[in-house]
Formats: sequence, C-alpha cells, structure tokens
Amino acid sequence: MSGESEAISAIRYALADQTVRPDCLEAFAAALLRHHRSALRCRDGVDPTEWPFPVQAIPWYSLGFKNLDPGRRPSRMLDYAAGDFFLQDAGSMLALAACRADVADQQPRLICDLCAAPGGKASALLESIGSGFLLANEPIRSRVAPLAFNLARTGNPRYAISSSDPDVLADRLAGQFDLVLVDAPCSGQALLGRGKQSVAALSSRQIEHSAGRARRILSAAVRLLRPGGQLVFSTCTFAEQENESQVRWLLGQPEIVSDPLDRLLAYRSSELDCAWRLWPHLHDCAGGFAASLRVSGATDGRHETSAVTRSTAGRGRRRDPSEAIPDGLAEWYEDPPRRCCVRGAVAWGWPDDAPEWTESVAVAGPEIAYRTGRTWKPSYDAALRRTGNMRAVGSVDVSADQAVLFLGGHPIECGGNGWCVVRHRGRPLGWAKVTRKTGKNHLPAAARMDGVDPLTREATRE
Ligand SMILES: C[S@@+](CC[C@H](N)C(=O)[O-])C[C@H]1O[C@@H](n2cnc3c(N)ncnc32)[C@H](O)[C@@H]1O
Repeated sequence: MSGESEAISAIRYALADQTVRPDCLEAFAAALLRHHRSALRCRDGVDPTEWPFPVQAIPWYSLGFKNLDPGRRPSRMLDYAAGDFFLQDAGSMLALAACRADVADQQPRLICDLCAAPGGKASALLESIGSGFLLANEPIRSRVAPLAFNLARTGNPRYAISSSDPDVLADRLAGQFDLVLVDAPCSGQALLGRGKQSVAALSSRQIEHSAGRARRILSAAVRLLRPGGQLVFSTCTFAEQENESQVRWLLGQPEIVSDPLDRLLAYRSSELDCAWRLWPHLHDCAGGFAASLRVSGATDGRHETSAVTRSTAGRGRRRDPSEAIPDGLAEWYEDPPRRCCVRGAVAWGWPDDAPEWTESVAVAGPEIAYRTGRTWKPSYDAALRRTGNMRAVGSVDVSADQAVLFLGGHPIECGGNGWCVVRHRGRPLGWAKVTRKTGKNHLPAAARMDGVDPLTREATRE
C-alpha cells in the first residue's frame, strides 16, 4: 500500500508540469496504477452479440468491445482460439482508429508498421488490408516470432515481416508507402498498471532517451512515405516531450502537414488539431496518444494507380529454379502460390501481386510449408486461410467437443483422409493428418489450449 502511495506521489511529481490538468492529477495517478482489463477487437463480420457475455462498444473504434462480465475470461473461449477476436488494451485502438483499420472498402493501401512486435496493431491492419499489402518491421530479432504468430492468426497472406533499422529500411524503400505507423518504443507509462513498467518510466532520463529514439524513427518514417501518404504516430505514454513535442517538431518540417480526423475530435489533445489522447481516469483504459500527419503533395490516398500495383514489378514472378519448392503443395492447397521463397527449413508463399521487394526484405512471411528432416509438411499459418487462394484441399468440420480435444493437442476422431484442416463452425483451427478416421494432431505448441469446457466454450491457454 505504501508502495502504491509512493508511486502516486512519483506520478504527481513527474507529470505535474506535463499535460495532466492539476485538478485531475490525483484521479489520473490512481487510475494509471489500476489494471485495466483488455478489450476485444473483433474480426470484421463477427457478431459480438453472440458472445456469452454482455459487451459495450468502444466509442473510438468500431470493432472494439468491452466485456462487461468480470466473471468471464474471453481468453478462455473457443471463439478466441478460433481467431474471432484479439485481446488488447482499448487505448491501443486509438492509433488503429487514426489508421482507419476498422473501415472496409477503402483504396488498397501499401502499409508499413515500422515498430510492429508483438503485432497487436499490425494484425488489425492486416485484417483490414483488402487487396493492399502490409510490411511489418521489427528491428529486434527475438521479437519477430511473436509478431509472426500474431500475423499468422489473421489467416491473411498479404504481408511480409522485415527486421531492419528504420533508417536502413528507408534507404531501400523510400517513397513507397501510403501509410506508415510508428507505434514508438517509449517510456511506457501507461503500462504501469499492468506491472510491465516501473516508476523509472517517469524519469526525465528515460523520457529524453525515448524521445530521441522516437525522433530518429519518425525521420525514417517520413522518408518511407509517398507524397500524400499518412504518418500515424502513437505511444503508450503521457510525457509531453514524447508526444505533442514530437508532432510539433514534425510539423516544423516543410513537407509535413497536419491531418485532423473528425472521428477523433472528442479526444483532441489541447492545442493540436491532429493529435489525440486517451486518459486512464476518463476513458476506462490504460490510455494512449496518437497523431496523424501527411506528407504534402499528391492526393490523400486517391492516387491514380494503387500503391500495390505501383510497386509490383514482380507480378507473377517466375521462381528461381534453384529454390527447392516443397513437393505436395498442390496436394494440400487448392491454388498453391506461384510466388514461393524457401529459406532453410521453411517456405513462404505470397500472392502474385505482392510488392517486388517483398522477398528481398523479408525475414518471415506467410508460411506455407516447413521441413522436418527431408519431409515437408503444410504450415499452421496456411491452415488458417479463410478466403482467397491457398485454401486447403482437405478439411473436416468438427463439433465443439472435438474442437476442444484438438486445441488441447490430442488426436481426434473425424472423417476425411490425409492432410485436413480442422474447422469448428467453419473457422479453421489447424492441421490434422487423417488415417482410418483418426486425425493426428499437428497444432504447434504455441497454438495449443488446455482444459476447454465445451458447455461454456471456455479454454485455458497452456
Ligand atoms: C510499443 S512497441 C510496438 C507495439 C506494437 N505496435 C503492437 O501494437 O503490438 C515498440 C516496438 O518498437 C521496437 N523498437 C525498438 N527500437 C526500435 C527502433 N530503433 N526502431 C523501430 N522499432 C524499434 C520494440 O522492439 C517494440 O517491439
């Protein structure tokens, strides 16, 4: 308890000269230390009224919902395992709103998420990509695996993962993107309530260090944008120096203009028309900051040729004959990708119209096969395709009880023969290899869930 009051004093001291109003400091500090439960960000087309708990819509993001039943843990639900929704703080959805990731039917966009791991926002961008393409960049290699897992969960192959310093990426892909998201590494003050940050996040040293790093990332982001392209900058911290100051600095550059968005008017940051804030004591979430700017020139996203088409000199690219493409692709997939890339023990497959530079920057992508010894097997990622090409040839739809068993990593009784995607109510869960009515489980360890209750449709992650 005394630790908490010390933390509250530290917060009041550190942020008193920032943008927190003096009469709100007390309430802000207390709310900042509270653990705010994750919200549900649902896949477009999923009906949240079908969930077995009451929900409340999140006002700033149309695909975001709060679970109003504290006794329910959505992360235990079969629907979660089946990819119907993603769990993240509602504060993160501010940046997604600025990116219009909940808007269907937009022009195809070439998007770069420059600081992408673990992929909370990148997966939302990918779910909304339509016929566009996402480059998710994460310079820290050890963070690429969780990013890859979260992007695979979307079932959409229109992405590549790079792991480059933003400056190096900007040298290679200058002027390419319609939208660049910089969800900057920051002092992370909004994470205090989750115990993921200490009060060191409030120190001026930490704030200055983070602000300097973010400024370098933002400079690279500007170079990555095409004329007219949109830069969305977000943080999960409250320090003015890491937020509005950066926006003012960007606006001081001749080619950058502000991009006010009507939909976020209610959250406008005091003196800027293109920056928004959520507060833990006002908006029932951990809080967040987002801003939207544009590189001047051209039109706002309605350029004549779509970004993806502009950069697809590699359309229908013939494979390098030296690449050992796994046998069996045609057996597993209805319309196997023609654009394959084998690196070591994995093969990735992109749509024909992926940008020409895809293979040259990718350290990971939509995996279609992996090798154990000399044998190639179909990848989990590819089992999760919902639409478009590369859907599995074989598939079996199973009951909730069988789905529960399958998610626990167990073999199941089912029809079919050979490699089959196991589905529950049409939603893909993973591969089973079926012989004599028994499906051998090929779910990767990271995707397994234990202790599913088929009546309540709840499960526990291992
Ligand atoms: C706030 S997190 C991003 C969270 C992510 N956008 C999400 O929604 O799941 C910031 C990320 O930036 C990465 N990062 C660290 N230094 C970086 C740099 N110099 N350039 C780009 N990204 C960096 C971190 O490793 C971290 O994964």
